[in-house]
Formats: sequence, C-alpha cells, structure tokens
Amino acid sequence: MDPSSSSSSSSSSSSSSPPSEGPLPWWGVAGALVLLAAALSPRLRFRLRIGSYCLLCLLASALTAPACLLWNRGRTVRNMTIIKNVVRTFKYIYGLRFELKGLEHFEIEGPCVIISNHQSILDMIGLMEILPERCVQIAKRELMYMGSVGLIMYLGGVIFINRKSTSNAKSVMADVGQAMMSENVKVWIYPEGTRNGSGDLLPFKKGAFHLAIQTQVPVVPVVYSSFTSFYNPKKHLFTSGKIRVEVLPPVPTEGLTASDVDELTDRCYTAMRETLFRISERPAEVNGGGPSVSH
Ligand SMILES: CCCCCCCC/C=C\CCCCCCCC(=O)SCCNC(=O)CCNC(=O)[C@H](O)C(C)(C)COP(=O)(O)OP(=O)(O)OC[C@H]1O[C@@H](n2cnc3c(N)ncnc32)[C@H](O)[C@@H]1OP(=O)(O)O
Ligand SMILES: CCCCCCCCCCCCCCCC(=O)OC[C@@H](O)COP(=O)(O)O
Repeated sequence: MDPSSSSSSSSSSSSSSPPSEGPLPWWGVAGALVLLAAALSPRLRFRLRIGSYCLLCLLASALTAPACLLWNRGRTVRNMTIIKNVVRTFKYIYGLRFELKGLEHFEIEGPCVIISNHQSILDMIGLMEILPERCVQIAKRELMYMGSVGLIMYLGGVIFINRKSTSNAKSVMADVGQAMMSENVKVWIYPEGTRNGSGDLLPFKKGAFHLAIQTQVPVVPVVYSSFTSFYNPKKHLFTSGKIRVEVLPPVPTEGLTASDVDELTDRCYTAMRETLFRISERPAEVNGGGPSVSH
C-alpha cells in the first residue's frame, strides 16, 4: 500500500468525524422488516403488490382529474385519451407485456359495441392498451364510489349501471344506445358481468347484444389470454407476464332483431372461447362450447 496514501488517509481520518453509529431510524427498521417479511411470505408480497396497484390507481386518478377538468372542462369521452395515456404506463411498473393482433378490426367508422373477457382489476391496463378513440365502458355503479377512481371514471364518460336491477340496467342501456348514435361513441362491455379468473368464460349476459341490435352497430369481440400464469389471487401470485390480445372481426347486426339476440350471443361466445383457449395455449375441451347465456 503506498505510504503517502496511508498518511493522507490518517490525516483525513483525524479531520473527518467518525460515521455516526446510532440506531437505524424507526422507518428504516419498519421498511426493512416489511421487505424481509415480503421476501419470506408470498401472501404478503401479493398483498403489497396489489395494494400498490390500487394505491397507484387512486393517486394517478387524483392527479389526472384536475387535468381532465382543466383540459376538457368536465365529463366527456375526450378525457379517455388522457386516462388511457396515463394507465398505459402502468404496464412498465408491473412488467406486463402485450402481444396485439387484429387491431385493424377497430377501424370502424362510427359506433360499435366492443365486448371482452374480464379477469381482474388488472384488465383496465389491457383495456387502455388498445382502447380506440371515443370509447366508453359500462361499469357496475359501485365503482363510482371508489374515491378518485370513481371520479376519473365519471369524467371519462364511463356509464354506470345497477347490474342487480335488470329493469334499471335495460333503461340505462337504452339511453346508451341513443347517446352512441348521437355522439358517435363506441361502448366497451364485459358480457360476463363480473371478474372471472378461471381461464374459461362465464355465460354471457345479453345486454351488449341487445344494445348492438337495437342500434344496428357491429359487435367487435376482444379476447385477452388467461392471466393464470402470472396472476392468481388464490395462490397469492402476481408477477410480471405476457398477455396476448386478439381483436376478432366485427360481427354485423344489420337486419337482426331482438329474436336474434341468443344466436348473436352464442356466436360471439363460441368465437371468443375458442380464441381464449388458443391464445392461452390451453387445449380446447373435447365437449366443445360451454353455456353461452346466463340461465
Ligand atoms: C388516470 C388513472 C386511472 C386509474 C383508475 C382507473 C380508471 C379507469 C377508467 C375507465 C375504465 C373503466 C373500466 C370499468 C370496468 C368495469 C367492469 C364492470 O363493472 S363489469 C360489471 C358491469 N357490467 C355488466 O354487467 C355488463 C354485462 N351485463 C349486461 O349486459 C346485462 O345484460 C344487464 C346488466 C344489462 C342485465 O343483466 P341480467 O343479470 O339481468 O342478465 P341478462 O340475462 O343479460 O338479462 C336478463 C333478461 O333481460 C333481457 N335484457 C338484457 N338486457 C336487455 C336490453 N338492453 N334490452 C332488452 N332486454 C334486455 C335479456 O334478454 C334477459 O331476458 P331473456 O332471458 O332473454 O328472456
Ligand atoms: C375512498 C374509497 C377508496 C376505495 C379503494 C379504491 C381502490 C381502487 C382500486 C382501483 C382498481 C381499478 C379498477 C378498475 C375497474 C375494474 O376492473 O373493476 C372491477 C370490477 O369489474 C369488479 O366487478 P366484480 O368482479 O363483479 O366485483
């Protein structure tokens, strides 16, 4: 070791005060314990990760709402563009990669009804990844009360329904039909009516298909591959992963009537289920399609 450096190091050590050796601050200890616990416990790791997602949604909503109000002065589908661009950054935070196919099927002049499978609260990231311009979603009205998330949904033009009351939902959907045509808006609906992480499809509710036939606009099915390889609340699994998204060709409804709803529902259900199994690399069931409408 060079003697000059030793003398300089001894002089520097005499001039600089010794590092403070006091105890770690309380927050340092707490943080270290949480990280240690998370490393040891999958359940805690899952809860921290999904909790951070919810917190991110709340925070991002609270920060984006003023921008929507300033930019577009209130509730309008134009706010969806702002919301979409914010939410699309979330995939980098959670390591979600998308493989997209069939986006050309969205190039429809005018309104249409978009339907897709619904697996979890992460779906919103996949929704915003491909959301076409001037497109709003149908949501359960409970979401309106989720703090800033409810506010941003309201500002983005999301339509809230009481899914526990068919009559209320039907009348709201009828109003949606009129608004679609007068304001040239697309509507995105989750026909399963609830989240479903099974890797299969639940029977479809019929509202989306009634709406499409009442307005004579095409139905555009969208399928997201199963999340089960990287997201499974029952197994406390939430890691990064790849999601295949396939937009299927539009299904026309010109000339159809309410009596064709069941057939239209079945047709979309079968096409989406086959696609879901294919892009999720799951063998199709031997007995063919499952139930397509709610019984
Ligand atoms: C900046 C940072 C931001 C971060 C924060 C995030 C911001 C994100 C912003 C924005 C993204 C927002 C994302 C939101 C996502 C939300 C997801 C959800 O909430 S999913 C749950 C709600 N959605 C549904 O439920 C739709 C599907 N349901 C339907 O369409 C149903 O049909 C419904 C609700 C209309 C009625 O449901 P029924 O349970 O009664 O079931 P049925 O079998 O469909 O209908 C019963 C009878 O009524 C007839 N019917 C139904 N709809 C009809 C209609 N419109 N006209 C006439 N008859 C109808 C049917 O034909 C059936 O009759 P016969 O069995 O055929 O005799
Ligand atoms: C002030 C009160 C704040 C309450 C905590 C707010 C937590 C915010 C979490 C926001 C996560 C983003 C939600 C995206 C929309 C969504 O995907 O909702 C799922 C619904 O389809 C669930 O329907 P269901 O399966 O029937 O329960």
